[in-house]
Amino acid sequence: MTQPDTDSEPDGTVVPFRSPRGGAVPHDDDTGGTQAAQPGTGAADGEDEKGRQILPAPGGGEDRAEAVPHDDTVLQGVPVDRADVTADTGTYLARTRERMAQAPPIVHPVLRSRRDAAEAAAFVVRYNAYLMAFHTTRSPLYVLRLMSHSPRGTARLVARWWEWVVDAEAKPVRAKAAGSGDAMQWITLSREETRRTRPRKIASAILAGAGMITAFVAGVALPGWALGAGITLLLCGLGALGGNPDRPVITRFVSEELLKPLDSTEVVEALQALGIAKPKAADGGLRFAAPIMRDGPGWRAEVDLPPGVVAEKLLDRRAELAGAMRRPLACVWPSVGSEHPSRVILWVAQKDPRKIKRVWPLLAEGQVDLYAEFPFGVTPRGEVVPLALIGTNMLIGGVMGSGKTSAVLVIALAGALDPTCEMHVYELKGSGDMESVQPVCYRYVQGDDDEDCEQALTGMYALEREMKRRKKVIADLPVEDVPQGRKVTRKLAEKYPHLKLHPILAIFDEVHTLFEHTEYGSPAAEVAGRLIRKARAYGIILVVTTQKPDKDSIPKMISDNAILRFCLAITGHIANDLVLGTGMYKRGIRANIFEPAEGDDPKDSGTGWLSRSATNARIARAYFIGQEDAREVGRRALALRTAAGTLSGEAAGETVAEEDTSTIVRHLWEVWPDGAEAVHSRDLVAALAAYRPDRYGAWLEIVGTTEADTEAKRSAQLSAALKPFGVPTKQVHRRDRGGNRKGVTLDDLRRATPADEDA
Ligand SMILES: Nc1ncnc2c1ncn2[C@@H]1O[C@H](COP(=O)(O)OP(=O)(O)OP(=O)(O)O)[C@@H](O)[C@H]1O
Repeated sequence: MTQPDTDSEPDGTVVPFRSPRGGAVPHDDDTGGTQAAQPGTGAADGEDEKGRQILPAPGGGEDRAEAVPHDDTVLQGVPVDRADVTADTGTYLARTRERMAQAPPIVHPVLRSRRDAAEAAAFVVRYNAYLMAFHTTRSPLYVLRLMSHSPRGTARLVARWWEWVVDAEAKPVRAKAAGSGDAMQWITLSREETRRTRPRKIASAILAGAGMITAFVAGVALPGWALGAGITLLLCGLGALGGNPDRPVITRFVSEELLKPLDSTEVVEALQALGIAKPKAADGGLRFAAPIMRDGPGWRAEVDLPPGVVAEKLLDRRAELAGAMRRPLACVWPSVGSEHPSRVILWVAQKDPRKIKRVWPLLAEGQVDLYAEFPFGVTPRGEVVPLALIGTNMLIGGVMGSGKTSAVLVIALAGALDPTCEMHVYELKGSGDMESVQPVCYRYVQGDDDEDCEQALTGMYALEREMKRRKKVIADLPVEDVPQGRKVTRKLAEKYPHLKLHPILAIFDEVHTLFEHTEYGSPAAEVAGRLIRKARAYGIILVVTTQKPDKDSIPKMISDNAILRFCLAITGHIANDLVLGTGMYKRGIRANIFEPAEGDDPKDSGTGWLSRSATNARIARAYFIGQEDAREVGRRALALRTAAGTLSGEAAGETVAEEDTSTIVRHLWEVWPDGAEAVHSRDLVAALAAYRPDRYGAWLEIVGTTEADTEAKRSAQLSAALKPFGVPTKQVHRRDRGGNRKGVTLDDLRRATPADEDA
C-alpha cells in the first residue's frame, strides 16, 4: 500500500460551474478549495459541496442580498478555509519541515544499536543456514519431481522442433495463398518454404543420427554410474521443459506466523475487519506516520487512525486484533502514541515470546544485593526488566491464573539470594508455591485458616515494632551519618551492624484472605496502612499480592500508597486503577488487555503493567521459575546464608515469639475505670496509649490547631478503631471529668465483647 503523499498538490482541477440558477461560479485555483454548493448536492446555504462554510462576500450583512442575488448572477462566497490563512503549511519551508519530520533516519535503526545489529546479522545467518539445510535434505525429492515432468518436457521439445523444421509459422500464409488462387504467389512461397526447411531437415537428421550413435556408444562404453548420471541429467533437463506452475518442484517455505513481516496491507485489513478503519477505502482512512520498520525482535508500525477514532479503542480489542492479523496474542502489542490520541504504536513480535525460553539469570548462579537491582522479567521485546525494591513497597494484583504467585516467587527468591535480607513470608493461599524459600525465612506461614490469618496479623505488628525500633535508633544517630534524611541506607547498615538495619522483605501473598477476615481484617488493614506509608524508609519492603483487586480486599491506604505496582490480567477499569493507581486506565495503562492462563495455555500469564507512575509504566513478563528450579535456588540461598552466618528466626531453629493479637475491645476492658458507666474518648485514648504504647502511642502524636481540635482528632481515631467492633462513640456525661464529651458507654462495650471473653 502506498501512503498518501501529503506533500503533493490536490489531484483535481477546479473548473467553473454554474450556480443553482446557472451562473458561473468563480474559483480560487490556488487552493482548489473554493467551490460553491452544486444543485442537488444537498449542501446547505453558506456551505460548499464538502460542507465547508462559505462566508458572504466582503461588505456582507445588509449587502448580502446584493452579493448573493436570487438570480443568475455569480455567487460571491469567500471560503472559510482561506489560502492565506493556511499559508503556513503551504510554504516551501513549512512543507519541507513537515517532510523532514517524517524523513526516514539516515542510519537504519537496526544499525544504531550494537545489540540490534548483532541480532539482525545473527538472524540473517541463521535463516540462510536453515534454508540451505531445508532444501538440501529435500534435493532427492526435487530430482524425482523434476524427472517426473520429463515426458511432458520431451513432448514439448519434439513439438517445438517439428514446428521449426516444417516452418509451421508460415503455414497459414501459404494456405491463404493457395486459397486465393494466386499461382505465382503460391509458387514463390513454396520455393521459399523448401529453401528454409531443407537445411533444417538435414540438420535434424544429422543431429538425430549423432544422438543415436552417442547414446549407443555411451551405453556400451560408459560405466553404470556415469550413464545413470547422464540419463538423470537428461531427464532433469527435459523435466525443466515440462514444468507445471501449479506443481512447483521446490517446496516453498511458508510460515504464517513466524517470519511473515508486518506490512501495511495486513494492518489496514485487520483494522478494517475490526471496523476501526474505513471498510471501502484502500488505505482504510489510516495514515502511516512512519515506514513500518524492524524494532528489536519484531516490527513497529505507527498508525494514525481515522479522524475521531481514538487509539484506546484498539487497546481493549487486542485479542480481536491479533485474531484479525492471524498472529498469536502474545505477538501483538498495540499502545497509544504520544503525539495525539489517535496515534497507535503497533509492535508485532516476529516470534511468539512464549516459545522463547527465558531463563532467570540468577537461576543457576549469582547473588542478589537488595540495595541494587535484580532481574525481574522481560518486556515483550525481550529486554530485561530490572527491579529495585529497597526504599519501596509493591502491590501485585491480578485475577486467578494471571501469574501473581510466579511473579512474587521471583521476588522471594531474589530476597533469598541476598544473604543479608531477613525474609518474612505469609503465603495465605496455602498452596505451597513458596515452600522453596521456607528454609531461609525468619518467619514462614502457609495457609488460609484463621490461625494463619492471626499469624499474618501478628507478623504485621512485629514489623511495625521493628519499624519503630529502627526509627528510634536512626533518630539517635548523628546528622552526618544520615545526610540524605533519617532513613536506612546500605552505608548505614554496614557502618552500624549492631543496629541491625539489614533489609527486611515481607511478602503477604493473597493478602485479601487476611483483609477479609471478620476478626483480623480490620486491624490488619490499619497496621498494613501504616506499614505501607512508613516502613520503606527503614529498610522494610512490603510486598502484597491479591487476586481480588476491589475496595474490600485492598484497603485504600494500600492502593493509595503503594509505590511499585504490577498489575496482571484483571477485568474492568476499577480493578485496574485500584492496582495501578487512579487515572491509569484513562491514560491507556490497561491490564485488561492481558489474558490469564486457561488450562495448559499460559496465554499472558505472568505478563502485566509494571509501574512506578503513569510515565514510568511498562509491560513486563515476570520470569517463570518452575517449582523444581525454585527449590534448587532455595538450597543455594540456604548455603549462602549458612556461609555468611545470617540465618535467623525460624530458619535458625529459633521460635519466633507469638505476638499478642488481642483486640482494642480487650484493651478497653483492661483500662476501664472500675464502676464507670461511661468514659470520655479523651481519657480512653490517653489510657490506651499508656497501656499499649506500641499500638496506641501514635495517637498521642496527633496534634490539631487548637486543644479542642487535638482532642477531636484523637477521639476520631478511637471511633475509627472501635467501629469494626460495633462500639459507637457518643456524647456521654461525667460530672467528675468535665461534663458532656464524646465517649464510650459500658453497655456498648459489653455488647461488643464476645461471650467467651470474660469482662
Ligand atoms: N511468567 C510466566 N510465564 C509463563 N507462564 C506462566 C508465568 N506465570 C505463570 N504462568 C503460568 O500460569 C499458571 C498460573 O500462574 P500462577 O499460579 O502464578 O497464577 P496466580 O495468579 O497465582 O493464580 P491463582 O490466583 O489461581 O493462584 C502457572 O501454572 C503457569 O503455568
